[in-house]
Amino acid sequence: MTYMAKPAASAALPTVRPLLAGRTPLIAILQVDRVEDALPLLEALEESGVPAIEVTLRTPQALAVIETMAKHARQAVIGAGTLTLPAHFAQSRDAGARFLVGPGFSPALAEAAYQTGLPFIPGAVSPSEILAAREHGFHELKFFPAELHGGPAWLKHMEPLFPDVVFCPTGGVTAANSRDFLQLPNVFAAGGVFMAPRQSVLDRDWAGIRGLATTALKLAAAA
Ligand SMILES: O=C(O)C(=O)C[C@H](O)[C@H](O)COP(=O)(O)O
Repeated sequence: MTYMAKPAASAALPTVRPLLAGRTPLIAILQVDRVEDALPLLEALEESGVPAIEVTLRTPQALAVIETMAKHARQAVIGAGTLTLPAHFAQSRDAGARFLVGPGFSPALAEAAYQTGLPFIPGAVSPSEILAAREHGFHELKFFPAELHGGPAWLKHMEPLFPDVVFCPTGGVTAANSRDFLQLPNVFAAGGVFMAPRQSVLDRDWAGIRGLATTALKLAAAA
């Protein structure tokens, strides 16, 4: 039988769950346009108790932002998001990211992920996509955009079919609905821009971001 699968020689990659252990598992997803915002933003999110920060590779400054945050983070784990090209993997690792996230899955991305040795969460929104990712050794998947693809109801349908797969929904997750996701047994984390919206970062509204993140974590912890 010759199907493309996890290269036999590769050891299983580490997973993201241990990085979140004991914390309320919300991931702040960021789009940062200025490197000089990295430190005050990190400080606001860490003070709020955010356990993980995903800096999306959507701005030219993203890798420099990851580098700055990764050097200074004390309580939050810094990862990279929007990985859609194999080259993004080594770039993110070299910048100091400790976990990697992508909106989708492909065998080429899987191979690049194995070469970094870092946890990678690829995206899936259908049983076939879950199968493809799982066949390559990925059991922590991103469910994106969660709101558009059925939200908690979709996750409930997947659970009996894939008891060995857990999800991080993003895309339409908010402070108000995060607990609907986090209560599900096949959800290990939830993420979104709601704790640090791009405009708040552009406005350097660190107090506002601190407030949003603190409230979000409080609501999520009630899950
Ligand atoms: O960049 C990626 O790889 C993504 O998949 C995008 C993020 O997960 C969403 O931007 C989060 O969704 P919102 O919080 O509704 O904006």
